[in-house]
Amino acid sequence: MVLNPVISKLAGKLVVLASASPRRLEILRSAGLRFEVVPSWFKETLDKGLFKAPHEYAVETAKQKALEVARRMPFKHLKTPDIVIGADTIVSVDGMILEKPVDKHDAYRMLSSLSGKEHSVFTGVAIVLCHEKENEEVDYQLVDFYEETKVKFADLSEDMLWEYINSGEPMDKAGGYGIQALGGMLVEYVHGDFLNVVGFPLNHFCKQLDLIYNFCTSSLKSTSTLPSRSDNLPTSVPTQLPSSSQGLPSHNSSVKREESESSQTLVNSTSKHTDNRKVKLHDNATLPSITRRGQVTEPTRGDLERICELMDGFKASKALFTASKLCLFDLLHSRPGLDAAQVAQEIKASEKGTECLLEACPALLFINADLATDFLRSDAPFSLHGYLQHCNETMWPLFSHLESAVQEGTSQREKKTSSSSREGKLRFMKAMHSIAKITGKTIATAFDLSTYKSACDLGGCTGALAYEFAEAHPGLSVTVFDLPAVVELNEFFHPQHPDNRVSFVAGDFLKDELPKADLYILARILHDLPDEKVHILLSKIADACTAGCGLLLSEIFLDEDRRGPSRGLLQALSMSEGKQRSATEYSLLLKSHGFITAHIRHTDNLLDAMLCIKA
Ligand SMILES: C[S@@+](CC[C@H](N)C(=O)[O-])C[C@H]1O[C@@H](n2cnc3c(N)ncnc32)[C@H](O)[C@@H]1O
Repeated sequence: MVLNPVISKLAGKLVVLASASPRRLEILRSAGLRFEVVPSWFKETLDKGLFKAPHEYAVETAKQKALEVARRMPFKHLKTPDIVIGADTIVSVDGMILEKPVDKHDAYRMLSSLSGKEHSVFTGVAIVLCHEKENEEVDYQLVDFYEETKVKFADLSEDMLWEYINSGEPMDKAGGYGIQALGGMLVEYVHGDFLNVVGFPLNHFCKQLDLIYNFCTSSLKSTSTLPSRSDNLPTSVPTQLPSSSQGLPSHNSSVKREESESSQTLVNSTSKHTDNRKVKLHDNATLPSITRRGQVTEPTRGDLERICELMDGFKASKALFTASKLCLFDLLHSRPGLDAAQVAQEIKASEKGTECLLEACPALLFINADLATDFLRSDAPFSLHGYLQHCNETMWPLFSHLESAVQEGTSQREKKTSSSSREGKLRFMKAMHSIAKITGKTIATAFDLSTYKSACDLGGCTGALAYEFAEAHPGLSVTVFDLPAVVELNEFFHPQHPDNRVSFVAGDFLKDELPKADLYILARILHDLPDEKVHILLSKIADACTAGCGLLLSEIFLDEDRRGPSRGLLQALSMSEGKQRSATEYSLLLKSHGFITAHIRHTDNLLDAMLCIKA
């Protein structure tokens, strides 16, 4: 196997990873693979009892994840990937099923069952190759395989077990350990591919790519009718490519799911991180390369489609904003079946313009789909209407100055129309509210917060996040602290049955005394502030905290190599004073104010989160 030629075969192809696991991302990116991340919506509910061996279960889950994305993308993303990669990691021990620990005692039960014993880690991998046919049908070919690694835990003393449990690391991980972090200290030996235990068997994957692209593409299993979700039982697994996986032993032990896919733990970052960061930030070699290294070749249809999609992206955005502003989604939802002329009459627009909008706006292709119903209607529980209006009224003019902002390095915000009016404030609040409603529950439930009794959401805006925290944590009272002009408008956003554990206090978090709390929340605040204000705010929080107090940060965490996610990178273009950071950068920043990072959670729900503890 020669690695680079295999990876380079994928250059110019739309490769998609159907997983949000940051570790898988890291492993594949380090190998030089360029890909998009589209987390699978496949619900991992396969009946484990139906599988003869644990690896079959992992492979089937990986396959369903990859197929779900391959099936969804042409419709929801309006593009057909060339390759979709799915993966699923499971652990099998002594026929026991270990789930995610529900509390410290459960973690103790699991870890003590692993103590002094060998267990197997299996990763099932599925590679779906998609070929668009002339009649626009898609032909799918599937390759799957698995890798097994044996891991032996040392005999764990009670002290060691409890110290590890008290570090908090086991709590969000099935089986209760992460080999790439503190959990590595529990491991006596690893037989096999270490990266497989981390989450992705890179070596085996490259061998399979080599097989696919250099030897036996024609012998791949091919089907233009994708298996449906109900086809996911082992009996329906299609014949696989002859692969090296067939020589691997299978075990009849029970399985447990590795549920910590989207979480990682960073413990007490050391100066090593600081050094890495300096190198990273100043070393041009780490910047993404956009220069072609090989020979110029004919562009493929896929290449041109992707470039056109980018060129036309602004038209699609504006069409979506316009449709949203004209409340088209509300109308089409409440009165389905109207023709263009009737729609035009209802929205008081020209017939020709309405017809064009209905035909052209790619988003409108979804008018009958759940997507429009769930997110685009103005009265939907998770409506993005407020955010779309903010994009239209504020972000759109702001981005029209991008060229001069890049040339001059000046703030674009100075050039946008003022949003200091009441109307502008309400619009901004609606935008914040809509995102907070969508992401709030994920953030509120990202960590075990049962030890905290009072929280203060600094810059908590409409209180949308605070209500999610109150709902998720029955013992928690939450104070929303925001500027007076914002607090006085919060009545527009009260839920139907407001929880009286949520209260609002007006003030300036850079100047005024902060409300007392044992947990402070900073959601979407730091990225927008210049460094000096970040330090003022963090110093004030640190002063208000006693040892053990928590600081929960929620932001988009950039990938450590700053190559994604694109939402974070694009948002940075509109930020005049602040900056986007990776999880490690946030962690180091908070550490400089005495906060030790206990948990980091990368979510696939718009914002990520980090829980830090005051030392
Ligand atoms: C980007 S919004 C984030 C809102 C909310 N945390 C969320 O994630 O939905 C920033 C919030 O910080 C508030 N804010 C900005 N500067 C502030 C200050 N000096 N004191 C208090 N709040 C402030 C703004 O009014 C706004 O509500």
